Amino acid sequence: MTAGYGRTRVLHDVSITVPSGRAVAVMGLNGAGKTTLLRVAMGLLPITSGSIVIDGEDVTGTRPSARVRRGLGYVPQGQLSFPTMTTRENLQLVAPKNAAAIDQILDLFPALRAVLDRRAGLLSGGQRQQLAIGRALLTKPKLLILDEPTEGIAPNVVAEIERTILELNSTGELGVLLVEQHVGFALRAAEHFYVLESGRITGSGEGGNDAGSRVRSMMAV
Ligand SMILES: Nc1ncnc2c1ncn2[C@@H]1O[C@H](COP(=O)(O)OP(=O)(O)OP(=O)(O)O)[C@@H](O)[C@H]1O
Repeated sequence: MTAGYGRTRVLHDVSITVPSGRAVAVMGLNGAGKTTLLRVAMGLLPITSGSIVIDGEDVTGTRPSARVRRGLGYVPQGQLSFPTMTTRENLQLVAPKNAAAIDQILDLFPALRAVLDRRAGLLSGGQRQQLAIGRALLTKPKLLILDEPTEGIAPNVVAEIERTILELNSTGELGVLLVEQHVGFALRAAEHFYVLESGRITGSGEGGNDAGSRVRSMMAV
């Protein structure tokens, strides 16, 4: 698949696969094209050649809303929620009149219970990230797509988010595709990784204890 902005090509013949229910990480430095890749997967940016396939069905050219219905849940970089709405309102917006589903999310991220009536814009980075992941989970995705979920978040909260995502992934019902610049979280979570450099896949491998050093040597950092 190839994609870019206007005449500028950003992704060159990139091909990645996330087997159903598995966790895959795409590692790359600043500007490698990670966010662009996820936007392409969600249908927020058209591709110029190639195809996007979900569960064997070609969804190239379909709108983001159709991909959400097909099972993609997207957590964009920067934990975007509606800042002037409360935590509760942000969750209700995705699952109106579904208190039970919202309760399940609050069980997954108990820290959100204490800030239900606080405006999202006033939450900490970690709480905002948990809210953003919670909102994506409320769409009942088969594949959760995360854009640098650890960026700007305190290490203890990163550990909590990691534990929750791994727990959900371990049921085999939720696949995970995440992009990261920092290797720790991504490689602990992922069974398979790709290295993206200047819009091209330059390496890939299985996760595992030594994956961090393998990725670092591939990324030359
Ligand atoms: N809206 C846009 N219009 C034009 N070029 C863009 C746009 N968004 C990103 N780019 C360019 O595309 C390339 C890849 O950017 P992208 O944000 O996908 O990288 P990234 O790997 O996610 O980086 P980061 O870690 O900084 O988020 C960069 O050269 C960037 O300048």
